[in-house]
Amino acid sequence: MTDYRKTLRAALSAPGGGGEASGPERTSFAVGGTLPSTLPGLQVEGLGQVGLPLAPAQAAALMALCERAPFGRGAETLVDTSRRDTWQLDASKVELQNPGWEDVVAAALDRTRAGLGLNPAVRVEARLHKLLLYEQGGHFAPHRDSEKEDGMFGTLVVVLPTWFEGGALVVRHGRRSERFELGETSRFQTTFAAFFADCEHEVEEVISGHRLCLVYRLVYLGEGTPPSADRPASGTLAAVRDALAGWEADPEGPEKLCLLLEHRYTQAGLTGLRSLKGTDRAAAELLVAAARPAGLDLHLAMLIKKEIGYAGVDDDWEWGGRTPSMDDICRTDYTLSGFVLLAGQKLSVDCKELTIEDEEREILQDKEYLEGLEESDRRVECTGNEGTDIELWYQSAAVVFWPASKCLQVEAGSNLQAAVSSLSKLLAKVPSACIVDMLSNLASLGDTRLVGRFITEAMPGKLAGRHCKEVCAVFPALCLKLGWGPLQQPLLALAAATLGGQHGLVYMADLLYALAAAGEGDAAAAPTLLALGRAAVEHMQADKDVDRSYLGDGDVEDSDAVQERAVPLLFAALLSVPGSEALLAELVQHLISHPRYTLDKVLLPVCDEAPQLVGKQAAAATEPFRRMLQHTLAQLEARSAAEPRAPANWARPANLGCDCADCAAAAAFLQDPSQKQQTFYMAKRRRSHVEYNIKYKPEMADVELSTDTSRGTHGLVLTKTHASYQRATEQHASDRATIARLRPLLQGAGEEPSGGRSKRSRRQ
Ligand SMILES: O=C(O)CCC(=O)C(=O)O
Ligand SMILES: [Fe+2]
Repeated sequence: MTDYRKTLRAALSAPGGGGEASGPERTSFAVGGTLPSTLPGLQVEGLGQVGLPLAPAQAAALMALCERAPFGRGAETLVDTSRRDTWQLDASKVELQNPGWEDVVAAALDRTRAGLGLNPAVRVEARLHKLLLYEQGGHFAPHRDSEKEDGMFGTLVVVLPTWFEGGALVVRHGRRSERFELGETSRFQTTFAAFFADCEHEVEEVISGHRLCLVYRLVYLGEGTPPSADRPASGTLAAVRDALAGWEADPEGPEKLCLLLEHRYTQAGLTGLRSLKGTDRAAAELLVAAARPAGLDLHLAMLIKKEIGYAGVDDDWEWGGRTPSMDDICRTDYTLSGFVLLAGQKLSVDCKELTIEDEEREILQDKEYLEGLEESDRRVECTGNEGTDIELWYQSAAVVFWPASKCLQVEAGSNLQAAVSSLSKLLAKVPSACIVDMLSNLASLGDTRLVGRFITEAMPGKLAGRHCKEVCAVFPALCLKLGWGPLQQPLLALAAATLGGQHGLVYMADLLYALAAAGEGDAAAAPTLLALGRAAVEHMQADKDVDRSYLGDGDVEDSDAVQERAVPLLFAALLSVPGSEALLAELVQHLISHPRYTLDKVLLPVCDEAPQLVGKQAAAATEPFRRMLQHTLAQLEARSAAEPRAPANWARPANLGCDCADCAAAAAFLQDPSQKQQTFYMAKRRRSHVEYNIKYKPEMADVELSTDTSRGTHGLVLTKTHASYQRATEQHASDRATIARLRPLLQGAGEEPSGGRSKRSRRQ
């Protein structure tokens, strides 16, 4: 056993028995209950023996010896009966003569130790401080006890048998409070309550009778800081945290750990921390406290131990009567179910059960403890000639926990389905490379349904809003390995989820292209590819295209880039799929009837790139591609019909869209057929104004702007050029060249198919 397990076991397990059969409820900041009915043998200086239960006459005599208990406020100590109405007697005036009383205090101390979750190894002592007497109306307002000596960490109140009503002690810690109705049994019983000094507490008004109690200081005799409500087990919290860290760092360590609870609980009764009793609660609270910084997922659960056995017909085992011997048991299973979250992250909805693979490592208690579990049910079935099946059930509530970092392993260890679900939650944060690994690993398991769920449920979350080329590239191999058919639905679900998002169309086009390349020549691939293609085309037809959905107004460049990239790839992919003509025809129709698919950015690239997979000849033999070519060629012809002509003079378009004097002067210059250059000297603000009205207008492309800084006042220099004519000439030449390149395709003179194929490498 590794050290961290030992530490955890010591810190979390209950301290040894102590003969408190029906122990009272205990918490980690306050504890209380009934004590053995031994009397203390109370002797008071000046009064002698005090009989218990206290008789009214003796109560009066005792009170006469007492002083009013003061109430501390800041550094002062004063009597203020509105805050504290109690009579007190110093310990020096009190003697407890019954030697057996020590055992009573020791019992109270044991239970205090357990209830407050103190480390059993640490010595604590109860030292008598005062005797208190409350008469009717007596009370003590909420306060905290001051440290009356070094090491004092709490208070133990022992209420002696004397009848009273009211006078409950209420102890609070944070938002929690515990109420001890010590009066209920006060006529004949001795009761106690103990709490940490840092807990606020009060004594409610005594309604009638006398409340007589001994107040003890609880003193810590160990080293270091004394325990407090916030450090329930004196150094144990730190030890638990260290142990948890050690466990998390141990690559060989178990994925989860279970602490079996001491008390018996039903599944329905296991509702949370408050449903736990005594030390169980202390242990769970300690873990919850440790969970916060450590990142621990913590649940309550029911552990079922199932022994499965078989007695053959030859064995003369009499079923139904005795418990089958261990010889009959051939398998023992441990499962956990009915999880109730205490801290950290919930198990995924699918994960209803976890299996304990190795109880010796995963359960903190030892083997004997497990063997000592009480049988909770049995199933014995005689299967006639074949013998007898035996199933014995044992159950125990448990705290199950694991470092948050191991959550996935825990779920995956027991239930792959569940792991997939919880993965989707995490996936958005995981680098793409991990997803690729994950997919490949799932694929190597050969579980197609699982891969399908991963793609359907987990991937969209990952892909939403971004395009991951690496992730895209993993699918072809997946389809080749697991078959196209089973992956069709998951891929369609992925398409539906991604198409709506940013770059969705680019992603789909890339995906389809990669898939088409892998499925080339495989008839089984066609239905999947066509279905995906249809999803993409319908998305375009529905005009939900990326540009409007995510780009701000006017940010057209980006949208073009998306189309430029996506459409040719989509086209190329579909072109290679047998039976895609109808779909392609729809795509072509869509492209040529929407002006936003421009000649240069979409139509031409489509014509150029579409034959990538099938080669130019094959492409040109496809009707939709021919139509695309024809349309594109027609547009090219129209654009290049007229030879560009050089401007006859220096007159240029001159609409600046402003009629201020400066713009008017600039316009006059622009219209002037004879003047090539002019400089306008004026203040910067005016120069900028004119500059702005020229610079961003496409029709002013033939005006160059510069600044003359050679004089005191700078000048805006406007120079007319032939830039647009030059550009038009270049465009014209390029259009003619393109026509010359594309036209032969229509006439059936494409290049070799292999030439087309070799281009594929460009995209991969
Ligand atoms: O009387 C009690 O139960 C508690 C008394 C108390 O809080 C004190 O003496 O500080
Ligand atoms: Fe107090």
